[in-house]
Amino acid sequence: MAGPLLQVEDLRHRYAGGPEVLRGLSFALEAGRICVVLGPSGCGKTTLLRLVAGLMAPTAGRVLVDGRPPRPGRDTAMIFQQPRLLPWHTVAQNLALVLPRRGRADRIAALLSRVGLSDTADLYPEELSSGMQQRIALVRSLAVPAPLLLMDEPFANLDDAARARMQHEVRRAVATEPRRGVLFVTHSTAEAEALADEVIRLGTPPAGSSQQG
Ligand SMILES: Nc1ncnc2c1ncn2[C@@H]1O[C@H](COP(=O)(O)OP(=O)(O)OP(=O)(O)O)[C@@H](O)[C@H]1O
Repeated sequence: MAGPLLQVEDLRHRYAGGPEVLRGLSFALEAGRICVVLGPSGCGKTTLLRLVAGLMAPTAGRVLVDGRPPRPGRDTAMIFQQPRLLPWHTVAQNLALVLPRRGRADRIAALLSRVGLSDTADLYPEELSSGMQQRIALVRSLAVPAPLLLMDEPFANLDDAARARMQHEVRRAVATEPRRGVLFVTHSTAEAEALADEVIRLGTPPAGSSQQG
């Protein structure tokens, strides 16, 4: 499909009883690109991801993924700072949840090999370190057949070597799929430099300003 993978048009959001968090944010993301969203705590980065995922409606403006409003759970895959694996499932079962039945065992083996965790398939999340769980959560999100990956500080708790490896996997996921893009939230300018094709800075605008982004 032609056109940008993601279009955000004059997006505004105000939580009930709170201040306006997003104040007229517009940008477009082409397929094959990684857009890093930078900004201080509380500026609305996670709010932006929720709106782009279609998990809540904006106060004003609109989001289009492949030219239409995002369908929650279908057009986007999300990964958070915490791994959010299902504790009552093994690692392999957690990955199986997002994979088609056909070829599933081979896909699981390949995904685990990619993050150096081939020997963890039959373990439960609580038997892994938090960094290992996060690597599993990353390959799970990359395996979801959604065009847009929404990543909310996913590598904040990893050591430098693991973070570099995971950043490589994100770049690979974008390079190997014909129509895929990433919106990646971080506080870290170093991470933005390592990953970003483009950067959006959110922040508190000067008093009286009505624009953002
Ligand atoms: N469900 C909610 N109800 C009311 N206010 C909310 C809700 N979620 C977030 N907020 C407020 O909206 C603002 C933006 O929150 P958001 O989580 O989007 O910021 P953030 O940039 O992701 O912050 P951080 O970097 O700390 O995760 C904050 O002031 C927060 O308190």
